[in-house]
Amino acid sequence: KKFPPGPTSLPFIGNIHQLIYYCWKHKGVVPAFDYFRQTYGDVFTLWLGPIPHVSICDYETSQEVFVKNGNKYKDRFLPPIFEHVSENLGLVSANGESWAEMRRFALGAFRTMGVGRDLMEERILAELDARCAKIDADAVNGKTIVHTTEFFDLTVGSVINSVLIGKRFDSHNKDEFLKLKGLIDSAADLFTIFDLTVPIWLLKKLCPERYAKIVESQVEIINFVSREANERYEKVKSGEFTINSEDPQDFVEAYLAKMEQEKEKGTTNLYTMECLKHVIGDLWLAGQDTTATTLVSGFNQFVNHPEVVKKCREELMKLTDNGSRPLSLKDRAESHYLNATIAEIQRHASILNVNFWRYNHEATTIKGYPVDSGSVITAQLGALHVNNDIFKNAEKFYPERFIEDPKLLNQVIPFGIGKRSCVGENIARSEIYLMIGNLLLRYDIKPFGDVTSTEDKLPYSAGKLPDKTVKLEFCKL
Ligand code: HEM
Repeated sequence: KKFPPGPTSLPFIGNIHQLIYYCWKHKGVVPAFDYFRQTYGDVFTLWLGPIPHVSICDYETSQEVFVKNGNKYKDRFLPPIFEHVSENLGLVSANGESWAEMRRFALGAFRTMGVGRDLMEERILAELDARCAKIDADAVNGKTIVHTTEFFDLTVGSVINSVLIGKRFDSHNKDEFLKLKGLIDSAADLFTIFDLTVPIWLLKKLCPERYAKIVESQVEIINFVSREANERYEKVKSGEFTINSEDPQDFVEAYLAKMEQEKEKGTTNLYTMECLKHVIGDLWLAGQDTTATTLVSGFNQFVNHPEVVKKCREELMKLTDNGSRPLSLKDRAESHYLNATIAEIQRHASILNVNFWRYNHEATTIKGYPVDSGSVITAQLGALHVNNDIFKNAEKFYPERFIEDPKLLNQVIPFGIGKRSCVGENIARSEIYLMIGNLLLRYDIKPFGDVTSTEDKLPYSAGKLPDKTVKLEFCKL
């Protein structure tokens, strides 16, 4: 079998032992991948047991493979348990026609609902105003102690919920959000690497209770997130709710309109309530924690880098006439330093230590190396973002790197690249820009208690975790 270079592998276990050793030696998955990159080049192979796993750690090759030849790498390689629960429905854990149709639909629905434009901006700013009103109401001598994870979890959760089902979370229904967040967190705690790799028949046979618990927790989350969609569907059927297909107010309305159209045309049977449940579940799960985590990481960086906050604020004050109006998405073209700061936040936050895998169905060549079919392949985003050949002194938090070389901005790809890149990129970019910019215009941010760490708290896992215990002092400007 022909693959790009990598460490010599052993029968059955492949390179798993070296992966564990270098993770231990370099104190994390991303530094271990970075070590393999430095030793074997930007494209290298690790055998995970019988599966050859090709990692790409530079932007040019990722672009060549996943964008120019994107059609070859559309299929996601999924852990068996995900495939089993999703039944190939939804966005994250689906492949083929159903995935392609739902992805096209989701992107179109977001566009119709004004994502990236004024309508989305209004939604985000209204949410931020409501949250800031609470901060201001709680202030003592102009200062409020804010637990940033709770703040951003709820703010982002509220925006995504309002986009999907038209309902934000406030003091009346905050418990619903907490219940959902609790379900998601405890489901995530349940998973081990064993559950993610073992075939379903074996999991059922060896640990039937564990299997039942995992499936139950996933189904409970999807049912909880989608229960309002079902209620709406019932109201449509009973005539209590009329769908506005020209100007849908939320994702569910857009979907139900599409369902009706498809039914009338008799063209596809892909638009079902079961599929909607999975699509909403995926959008919720993929959209809430990712964005909130990025914002928490950003504010952890801010309290360690007051000089960056100062420069951002100077730029924001100029752009908004001394803060006399909120920062708008229209300001993006002029807010060079804030844009650079956000790129640096996302490069450091780079929320996936190990990116999702794609199937390589046919033999091909990548960066001059032959690659046989049957491998899994990925743009290894975490390792790409710490690649010192691209980002000099990569460990340093230094937004100026993007001012000195604006082309570097293109090389930060926290949302992935190609046909399976993030569906919510525009929503997330709008949220991050408006929330960071407008909070810096409204408040001076100071540390409260211990010095805030910017380290990854789970360096050996697939996802990054910033210090989520941080409390900060928000002082009204
Ligand atoms: C800062 C925030 C976010 C980050 C860093 C992020 C990152 C990512 C990444 C790296 C992927 C996988 C790309 C790949 O397989 O190569 C992904 C996929 C996905 N994201 Fe996001 N995401 C964010 C926010 C969101 C939001 C707000 C939504 C929904 C509204 C969302 C929905 C999705 C979905 C549905 C997929 C699967 C797409 C597919 O398989 O076709 N994400 N995201």
